[in-house]
Order: sequence, then structure tokens, then C-alpha cells
Amino acid sequence: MSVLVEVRDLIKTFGEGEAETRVLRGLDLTLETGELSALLGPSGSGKSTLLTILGTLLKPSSGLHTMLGVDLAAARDAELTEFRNRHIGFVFQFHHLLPDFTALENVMFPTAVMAGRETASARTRAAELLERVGLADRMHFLAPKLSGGQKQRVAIARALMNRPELVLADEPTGNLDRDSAEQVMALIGEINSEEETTFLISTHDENIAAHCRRRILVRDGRVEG
Ligand SMILES: Nc1ncnc2c1ncn2[C@@H]1O[C@H](COP(=O)(O)OP(=O)(O)OP(=O)(O)O)[C@@H](O)[C@H]1O
Repeated sequence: MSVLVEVRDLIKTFGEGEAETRVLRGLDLTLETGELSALLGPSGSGKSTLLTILGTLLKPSSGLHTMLGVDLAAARDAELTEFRNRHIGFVFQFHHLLPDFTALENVMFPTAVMAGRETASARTRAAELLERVGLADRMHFLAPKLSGGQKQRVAIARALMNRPELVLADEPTGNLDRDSAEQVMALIGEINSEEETTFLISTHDENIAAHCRRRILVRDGRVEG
């Protein structure tokens, strides 16, 4: 295994002066390639803030953050955007699918839009991914015609479109019933072992954490243990 992500002495504060809140307080974390980890911790402990920083959508106040050996804490915004598009996928609690488009278009669009055109290879890749997540027969359904679990599987396919090394998931099953949540986690487990994609999944649900090989507990802005 090799180191994919490294975070050292990460500090994140919001606000200034008397209103300053220190959310991450010297957090250390290493993620190895191919890990499937649950990110656990009490509400307000800083899990979403950490995921947002790891996703390069938010800058830390200080500390070291590297991924694939690139110093992201020092990178400029344009570099971060490029890096994020190439190497990181996101799955959120709410799927954020575009309602006027089909499952296939929802998976394909982010990549096609970035490339400035709808490429044949993007369409092929999107179709393969939808097959992979068990939605070959739903490809041409408009997003609102899919069930909650199916929408979340489309969101997973979309996150994998650019073959990211890291997928960050913030409560990905928080909006699903128990059976759909289990299916989504089983799928994540399969993709993780087949493709060595590293997953970091924030959750409050022990049943979800049980699918993950590693547990990372955040408390008071630090990783415990
Ligand atoms: N933009 C912001 N401005 C000010 N405070 C913020 C901001 N974002 C988060 N916080 C604060 O940071 C703390 C940690 O929030 P965060 O969302 O990271 O926690 P969490 O562990 O993900 O919680 P939950 O499990 O409830 O989702 C909270 O006290 C929150 O109020």
C-alpha cells in the first residue's frame, strides 16, 4: 500500500476575534491507497469540515495537506480545481442529480462539460458505470423517475466518471431506507476492492461503518487513537 493522502497538524478556524471557532485542532491523518474507511464522530466534531478540506473545496487555516505527493495546502485555486476534477469524486447525502436529464446524462455531463463537448468516450464510460452499479435498464430514465437508492447509485457512478483515486462521501446513505443503504454500501465495497479506489465515508450509522475496514474517529477536531 502507498500513501494517498497525508494531513498533518491541520487547523481550521471559522470567524475572527471573539466569534472565532476552532473546528480542526491539529488533526493528523494518513489514507493509504485502496482503503475503505468510515469517518465517525459526534455531531459538530468536524467531519464535514475535514471532508471539504480533503476535497480541496475549503482551505485549511494552517497545516500540511498532500495527495499523490502534491502539496495542496500551497496550491492556487486553478490548480486545485484541476486536481479535484482529475483525482477526487464526491457523493453527498442528497444526490444533486439534474432533474431534467436522464441517468446517463447526469453521469456523463460533468466530464463532458469540462471537456467542452459531449465525447463518445464519455458516453461509453458513463454507460459502463451505470451497468456496473446495476442500472443498465434505467439509463434513459429521467432522474426523478428513479428511486432514492437508484439515484444514489447514479451519484456513485457520476463520482467515478473520471477514475478518481479518492472518493469522499458525506452521509451517502443518510437519506435511504435500510435495504437501499445496505445495497449502496455493498456496491461501494465491491468497487473499492475491484478498482482500489480509496473511499472515506462520513456516517453516524454503525451499520454503515461495519462495511468499512477502517474506522477513523474524530473528536474535538482531532483524530482519536
Ligand atoms: N462556514 C462555517 N462557519 C462557521 N462555523 C462553521 C462553518 N462550517 C462549520 N462550522 C462549525 O464547525 C463545527 C464542525 O462542523 P462540521 O459540519 O464539520 O461537523 P460534523 O462533524 O460534520 O457534524 P455532523 O455530524 O452534525 O454533520 C460546527 O460547530 C459548525 O458550527
